[in-house]
Amino acid sequence: MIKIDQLYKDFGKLQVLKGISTSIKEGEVVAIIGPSGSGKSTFLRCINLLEKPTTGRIFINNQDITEKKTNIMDIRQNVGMVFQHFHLFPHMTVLGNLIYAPMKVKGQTKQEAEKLGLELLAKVGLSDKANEYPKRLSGGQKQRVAIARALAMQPEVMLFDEPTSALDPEMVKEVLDVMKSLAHTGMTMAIVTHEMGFAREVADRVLFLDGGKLVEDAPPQEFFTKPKSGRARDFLQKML
Ligand SMILES: Nc1ncnc2c1ncn2[C@@H]1O[C@H](COP(=O)(O)OP(=O)(O)OP(=O)(O)O)[C@@H](O)[C@H]1O
Repeated sequence: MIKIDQLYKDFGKLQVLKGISTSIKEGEVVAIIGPSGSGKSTFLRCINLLEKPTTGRIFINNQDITEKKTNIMDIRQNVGMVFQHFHLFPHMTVLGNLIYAPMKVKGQTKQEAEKLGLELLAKVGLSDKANEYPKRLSGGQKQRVAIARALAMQPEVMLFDEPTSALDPEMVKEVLDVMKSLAHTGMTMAIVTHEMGFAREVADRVLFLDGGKLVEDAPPQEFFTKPKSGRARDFLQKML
């Protein structure tokens, strides 16, 4: 369970998050949507401390991760992240990408890490690419490797920051399909996305951010059919 309490984030004079409070239940799938610059990525990045909140508290399983004594590496192990631009290690094979952190951070043996790595590659439909280097993969394949790499740490929470935004249109579906297959399997997922169809179909809840504030927090059937705020109505009119 993630609890976010009065989260503020400033970059110098720019106030980006302005007092966001919400909670995400274990196993819940939450889509974070909103206009460009509304603070979605910053909000997501605060959840694994890629950005340090200016004020406010974030609890993961009742542990306040904003406390000084928090070990950031512990948080990153438990909270996986997938970025828009993949960030694969270019000099490692696909399987090498998957086994690196489990061996280095979790102390798994190469054999253990490879076994799990190969299972995860099968799960994302890339068993035949284990020994390939990232530069020989398509964007969609790279992103599926990035998802498998994050899963290899066996996190309880997965954060996705616009995972399909950098992809050619024909590759979007293959990545969304993998994400769909992960949803509602017990893992908590928070996804910043411009894919309204995905948010509508897969998410349990939609968080709509505007100007650094959480303007709506509702199940998709409610948000997409009866948005309460004018801002959300305007946004949906442009997006749908
Ligand atoms: N590291 C940073 N330093 C300074 N300003 C930043 C930093 N990261 C984000 N910002 C600013 O914070 C604001 C919110 O950015 P953020 O990326 O969180 O928005 P977003 O809703 O995810 O936007 P988009 O949909 O365009 O990706 C923007 O004005 C952005 O320029």
